[in-house]
Amino acid sequence: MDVIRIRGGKQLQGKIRVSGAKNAALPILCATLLSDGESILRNVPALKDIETTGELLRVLGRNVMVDPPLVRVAGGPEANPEAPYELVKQMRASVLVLGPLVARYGRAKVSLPGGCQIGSRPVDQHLKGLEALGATIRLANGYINAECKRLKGAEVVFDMPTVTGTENIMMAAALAKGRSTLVNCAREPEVEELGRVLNKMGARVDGAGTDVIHIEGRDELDPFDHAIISDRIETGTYMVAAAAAGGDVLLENAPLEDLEAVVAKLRATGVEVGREGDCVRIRRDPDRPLRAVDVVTAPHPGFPTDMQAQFMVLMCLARGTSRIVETIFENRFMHVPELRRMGAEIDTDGHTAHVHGGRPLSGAKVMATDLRASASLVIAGLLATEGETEVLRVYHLDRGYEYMERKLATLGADTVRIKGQPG
Ligand SMILES: CC(=O)N[C@H]1[C@@H](OP(=O)(O)OP(=O)(O)OC[C@H]2O[C@@H](n3ccc(=O)[nH]c3=O)[C@H](O)[C@@H]2O)O[C@H](CO)[C@@H](O)[C@@H]1O
Ligand SMILES: C=C(OP(=O)(O)O)C(=O)O
Repeated sequence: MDVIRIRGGKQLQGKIRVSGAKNAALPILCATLLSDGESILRNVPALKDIETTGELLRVLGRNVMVDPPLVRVAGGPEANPEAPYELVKQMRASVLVLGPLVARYGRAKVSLPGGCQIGSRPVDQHLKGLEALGATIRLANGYINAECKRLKGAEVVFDMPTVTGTENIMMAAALAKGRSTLVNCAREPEVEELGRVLNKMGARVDGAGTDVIHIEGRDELDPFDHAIISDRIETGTYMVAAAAAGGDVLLENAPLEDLEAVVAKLRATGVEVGREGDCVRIRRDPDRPLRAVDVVTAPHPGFPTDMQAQFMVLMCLARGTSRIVETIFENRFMHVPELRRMGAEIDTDGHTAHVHGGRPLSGAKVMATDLRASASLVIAGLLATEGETEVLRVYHLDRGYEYMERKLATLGADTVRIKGQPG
């Protein structure tokens, strides 16, 4: 297993380019199942989750060429509509093949994704939505079995805004007969992006990115050629890294408009965030102390849960106590014990963490536990003023960050990957 070693205490300077968005690319890859012919995805990041999805699409009978930033997926009317446990367990987002498979092939057998490190992560809303469109759902032996000759447009009211739930039902409704109305939808930019792709495929999707989406289904959909939007969570992660290490960083292709809640919190702590040409510029004078601010995670456009761990590290630097409340996932504080090992003073009580900032962090060996927690540990390593940090189990990081140690090194950080270490 690879390890990332960080020698902290260096300010960050320079420019890096933000990659394509993982959480936009994954549903769009699954949307290729909705048509025959060859679809082309551009600006796809080189990530483990993209490889896993490519492998899954191959198992389902597609021809897949993954050569980031380009991915090609081709297929015809035949498929093997079974997504096995071995692949689904590697990546929860695999459940996004469920809607397309049942809509296109009338049948799907998809392993239940189960929980993961950050929470139980149920899929009841996905199943409820498919049932509303006319599918029969049976759970047996750890698999979801879904069947329906032809889905029919319907109204689906989600109990809560769910990102992949909304995406699964949008894809299913795009091939259903008639009109669907989805209510209480997730409003994340990645949902809006999927709407754009379904429209390119010939469906009529209206309102993606708002809480009510109307979809006029079609008998057949066309393949597409599409460049994926930039990754807002990668952007936010590098913003926090620049703020934590101090310095002056330009991020090319950064989707600032999708990050308002994060930018507002960064500014409230005293970090400068602004536009400079087609880049976003983040500046912080490391001699000026940061202010402690409180954060409550919420569905978009609220503060993203996927930025909570990284922001918590920044609050370790701030003067005073910051209160961080995680409202989306029940176990998303796994980075806290690791940060404590580096000298952070953080108490947790259920869904709330209190970060008592201002204590220096020191380097340590720490364990990556999930994707965003891994990024937070790398950032903690950047600001540790003494000793070196080794982040173990970086396969979590590789699921969602393209060449993170290289991008940080471009900015002057002392970050290297050491291959094949005992994990
Ligand atoms: C691949 C992808 O895009 N992943 C993102 C997606 O995950 P994901 O789509 O899995 O997360 P959801 O938006 O579905 O989860 C939101 C909340 O709804 C609950 N829920 C969800 C579905 C359901 O059927 N029943 C139910 O109770 C969940 O437990 C959670 O509390 O959105 C999350 C929340 O923004 C992000 O952290 C993930 O990075
Ligand atoms: C939690 C994440 O991904 P997933 O939903 O695939 O677990 C994430 O992107 O932060």
